[in-house]
Amino acid sequence: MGRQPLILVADPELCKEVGIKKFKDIPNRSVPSPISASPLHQKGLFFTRDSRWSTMRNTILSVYQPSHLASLVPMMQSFIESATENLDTPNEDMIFSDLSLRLATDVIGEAAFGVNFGLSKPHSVCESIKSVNSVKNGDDDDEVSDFINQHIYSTTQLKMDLSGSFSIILGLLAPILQEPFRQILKRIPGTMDRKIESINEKLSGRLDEIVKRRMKDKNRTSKNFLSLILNARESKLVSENVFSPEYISAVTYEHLLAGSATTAFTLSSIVYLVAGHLEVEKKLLQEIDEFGPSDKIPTAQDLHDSFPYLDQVIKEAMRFYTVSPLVARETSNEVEIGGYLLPKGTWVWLAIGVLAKDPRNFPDPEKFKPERFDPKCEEMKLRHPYAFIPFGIGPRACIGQKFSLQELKLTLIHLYRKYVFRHSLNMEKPVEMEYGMVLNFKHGVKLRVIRRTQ
Ligand code: HEM
Repeated sequence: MGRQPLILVADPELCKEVGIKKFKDIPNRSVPSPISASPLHQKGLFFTRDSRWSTMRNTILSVYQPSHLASLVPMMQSFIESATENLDTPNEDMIFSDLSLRLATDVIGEAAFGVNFGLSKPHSVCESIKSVNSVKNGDDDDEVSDFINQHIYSTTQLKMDLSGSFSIILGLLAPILQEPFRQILKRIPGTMDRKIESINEKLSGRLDEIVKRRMKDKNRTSKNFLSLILNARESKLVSENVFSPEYISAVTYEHLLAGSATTAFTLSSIVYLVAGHLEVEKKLLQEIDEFGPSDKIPTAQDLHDSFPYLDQVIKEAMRFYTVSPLVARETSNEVEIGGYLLPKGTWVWLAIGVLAKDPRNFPDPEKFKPERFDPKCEEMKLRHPYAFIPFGIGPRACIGQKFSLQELKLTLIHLYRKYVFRHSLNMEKPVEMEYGMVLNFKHGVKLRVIRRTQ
C-alpha cells in the first residue's frame, strides 16, 4: 500500500494466529492515513495503542456488564416502537436504510451520551429524513441535527480509497510528507483538508462542551456510557490521565460512530435478504409468533434463549454482507505468521469478508441459507471455529457485539410482529454496494411494507 508493507490474511487458522496466539506481538491496529489526520478519531479505543488501550478497554468493559445491557431493553424498545409506527403507506416505497440509520443513531446517542437526538419520532419523520440527507446539501438545521450532519459528514469523509483529501493520498505514497502538507493545505480555502479540519474542530468543540457539562452535573445517573466513565474516573477506579476530557470525548464519540452505521447496515441487510426469501420469512414469523402475544416484550434472557432461528438469520445475513470486511492490525515486533517472518511495523489485515465467502467453510457461499448456522447441522460441525468472525477476533474484538445483537433482535421481533416487507420495483437488481469505512447500500434499501393481519 504505497510504501507500506501490507499482508492480507484470508485463512481462519492464520487469523487465529494473528488475533489470538500472537496477540502480544500484534496488539495494535494499523492507523490509515485518514485517521492520522484526525486526533478525534485517534483517541478512541479503536486506534489507541499498547498499555493505554488495555487500561481503557478494561474500564470500558466494566461498564458493559450484562446487567447494564439488560437494563437498556426498555430504552431500545421505546425508540424501536416510535420509529416503526405506521410504516405501511399504500403504494409508496419506504427507504428502509434511512429508518435503520435514524433508529441506530438514536439508540446509540441515548446509550452513549444520554442525549435524545429525536430522529425516530414518528411525527418528525420528514424532518429527520431531511436531517439525515441534508449532509449532502450542507443544510443547517437545529443544533441536534446539525451535530448529526457533521458526524455523518466526518464519517463519510474517512474513505480508504483515493477520493479523499490530497494529504490522505500523499500519506499513502510518502507518509513523512503528510503532516507538513496537511498543515499547509488546511489553511487554503476550498481544499478537502480545510473542510475536514473545520468539521472536526466543530465536532470536538461540541463534544467537549457535552463532556464538561456532564462533569459538572452532580446528579448524573449511571444510565449512559459517558456518565459511567465519568463516575469511574471520579471514584478513582481509573487514573484521570487515562481518561482525560479529550479521551472521554473521543471514546464517547467513537461509540456513536462505531454503533450507528454498522448496526444500521446490518438491520437493513437482514430485512432486505428476508424479503427476498419467503421460506426464511415463514419460519421466522412462526418462531416470533410462538413467543407470545405481541405486547410481550422479550427480556435480555429471552433474546438469548428463545429465538434460535432468528440467531441463524442474523448470522447468515452478516456472513452474506460483511459490514466490516477488513480488520486492520500492525506488528509491534518481528513475528512469524504461517511460516513467514514479518518485520516490525508490517500491516496485517484480516480479510474477514473473504473468509465468509470461502466455499471450504460455506458450501454454495452465494446462497442465503440461515440453516447453515443450525448448531446441529453437519456444515456447522465441519466448519473451522474462526471462519465466521464478523465482530473480529481475540482481545481486540468488537466491544459492542452484545449491544448491537440485542438491538437487532429487539427491532426484528417488533418489526415482524407487525409487518412483512417486499422489494420495491425501484430497487436495483443486483443490489449495488459501496465501501467507505464500512459497507453500505449505494442507493439505499427500498421496500414495500405490508401490515400483517393478526
Ligand atoms: C453489527 C454491528 C457491528 C459490527 C459488525 C462491528 C464490527 C467490528 C469489528 C470487525 C471490529 C474490529 C475487531 C477486531 O479488530 O478484531 C470492531 C471493533 C470495535 N467496535 Fe464494533 N461492530 C459493530 C457494532 C458496534 C457497536 C454497537 C459499538 C459500540 C457500542 C462498537 C464499538 C466498537 C469498538 C469500540 C471497537 C474497537 C475495539 C478495540 O479496539 O478494542 N461496535 N467492531
